[in-house]
Amino acid sequence: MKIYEKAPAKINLLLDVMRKREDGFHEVEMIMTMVDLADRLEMEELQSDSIFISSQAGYIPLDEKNLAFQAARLIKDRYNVRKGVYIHLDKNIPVAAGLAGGSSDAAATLRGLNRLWQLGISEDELCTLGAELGSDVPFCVTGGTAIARGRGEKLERIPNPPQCWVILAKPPINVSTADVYGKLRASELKQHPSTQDMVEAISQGSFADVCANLGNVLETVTLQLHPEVLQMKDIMQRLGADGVLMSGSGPTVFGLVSKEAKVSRIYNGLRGFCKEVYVVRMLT
Ligand SMILES: C[C@](O)(CO)[C@H](O)COP(=O)(O)OP(=O)(O)OC[C@H]1O[C@@H](n2ccc(N)nc2=O)[C@H](O)[C@@H]1O
Ligand SMILES: Nc1ncnc2c1ncn2[C@@H]1O[C@H](COP(=O)(O)OP(=O)(O)OP(=O)(O)O)[C@@H](O)[C@H]1O
Repeated sequence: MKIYEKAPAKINLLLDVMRKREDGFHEVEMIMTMVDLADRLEMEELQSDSIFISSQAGYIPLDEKNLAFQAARLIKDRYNVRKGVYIHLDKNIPVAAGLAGGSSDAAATLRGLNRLWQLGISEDELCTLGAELGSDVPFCVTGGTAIARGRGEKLERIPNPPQCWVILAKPPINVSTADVYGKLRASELKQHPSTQDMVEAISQGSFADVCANLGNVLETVTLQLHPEVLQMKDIMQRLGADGVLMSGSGPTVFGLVSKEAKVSRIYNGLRGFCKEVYVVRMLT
């Protein structure tokens, strides 16, 4: 039997960091939403007690380092499943981009195996399992739009933002999330984005106020480390995007655009500077 799952990419409309915790992670407050750029997973049960991963993308690990592998092993161990699984990953989300591609694959694997093996695991329990795999995985399990607190595992669902075009531009660099958090001095941050104002803007359906309240404190680190990201933000702004921000720890920069007529001009302008440019929509 085959099971199919989509693994959408996420963007952070707001990312604030309060402090470094004793466990080495950071206390965060983020607003995340999904876009319609997704990996596609195909899962097939194996009679043997093994996990096999394949992908057309040559640049991700296919062994126990793969987050989909880790998700399969976790659910098998925790629910005593002796059967095995073959997972094919059709990768569309750029890797180490700030779009939670690996995290979303892990979340899709948890959802898919719950269905394949009819385990009857609740969404809350899937999120709890996901938190053992990574801080973005719980949000990727539920999708939608949410405020994420704690390490990123405490979720509060909120309405979706007003529909718009999202242009993603990934400069040709890989950014390590651990490296960016490691260089952040949360106590020295001079500015914090306002979660309350962003939630208000989303609840009111005000596209202009959503753009005005975009903010990501990890930019203070990544833009210093990788000037290409700052340059990509400048280009996106100069080409006329209504709102521009770096997603996650970067390097992907996203632009929010309300009018379709502007989209192709911005896309074509960005293509002159960047190979990996995607025009997508918010997932509602
Ligand atoms: C940057 C974001 O992607 C924004 O959505 C997330 O905050 C990070 O999510 P993630 O990549 O799933 O993070 P994890 O894989 O759990 O952690 C990677 C590394 O990032 C750092 N990390 C992550 C989350 C967090 N709240 N504080 C941290 O300091 C830790 O050094 C950790 O070892
Ligand atoms: N299924 C997977 N897809 C992509 N990367 C994976 C996968 N499994 C493991 N990885 C590894 O995880 C790292 C990046 O994962 P991912 O693509 O989620 O980063 P990201 O998009 O920056 O995530 P975040 O938004 O959380 O920073 C890379 O080192 C990659 O080799």
